[in-house]
Amino acid sequence: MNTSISINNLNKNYGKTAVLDRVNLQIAGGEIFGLIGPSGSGKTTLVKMIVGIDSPSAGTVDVLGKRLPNLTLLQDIGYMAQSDALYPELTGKENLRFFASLYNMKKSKLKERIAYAADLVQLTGELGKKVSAYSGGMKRRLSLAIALVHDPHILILDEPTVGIDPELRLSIWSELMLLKREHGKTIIVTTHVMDEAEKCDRIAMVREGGILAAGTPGELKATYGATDLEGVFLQAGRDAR
Ligand SMILES: Nc1ncnc2c1ncn2[C@@H]1O[C@H](COP(=O)(O)OP(=O)(O)OP(=O)(O)O)[C@@H](O)[C@H]1O
Repeated sequence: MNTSISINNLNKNYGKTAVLDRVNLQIAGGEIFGLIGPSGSGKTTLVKMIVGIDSPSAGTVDVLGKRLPNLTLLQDIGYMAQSDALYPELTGKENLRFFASLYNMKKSKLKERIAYAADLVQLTGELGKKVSAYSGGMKRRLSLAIALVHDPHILILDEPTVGIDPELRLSIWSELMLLKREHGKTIIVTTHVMDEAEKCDRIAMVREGGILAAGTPGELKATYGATDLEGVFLQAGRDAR
């Protein structure tokens, strides 16, 4: 496996509480990897460790062969957090331009990337509006555009389609597939939506800070004798008790 992300014996404690406990995970370059698990199981915490915005209590994270923390990796990672970090008094375009300007990009490339990212999330016609006038779904879409505006190798998306209507959700997923297929991007997605998990090449089930099971959707269904991922999820939870 051409490993893009390697997580070894990762622990994270907040005070005396262990939020992640001995997590081991290898994510290949060019795969869509899903993290699924109940609310509070540790998905966001894990994702923050991979982005490098929070540090482990123990264990290591290597991204593209570099041990975290490593500032040079910022250019290689696009991160969409669960809550939108946008400037409400700026327009959508000004937000995109601001975040894009944090990266090393020529002016012509920057313009092209902003147009591409806005089109991808179907916000081109709304870019002149202030973000304070955006709906919740529009803010999510702008956050997604910002995550990929600098053309990173790795996209880390924390519940990217929450608040987005089914049609646009489908079109975002087909674009994620295309980014993987034609541009070799590695994409990590957290989701509660089983039909999104089904679209991932591999998934890991996170529960109480640990990885309960990992594999392709097909492998997991076979292991747990389930016909769908909902069944896998329920069975894996019961087995863990
Ligand atoms: N900064 C923090 N300080 C203390 N506890 C925290 C902190 N961040 C997260 N936690 C705790 O860590 C646990 C895991 O939270 P996390 O946000 O990673 O879960 P999650 O699986 O992403 O949940 P959801 O699906 O609801 O987003 C929770 O019990 C949460 O309360």
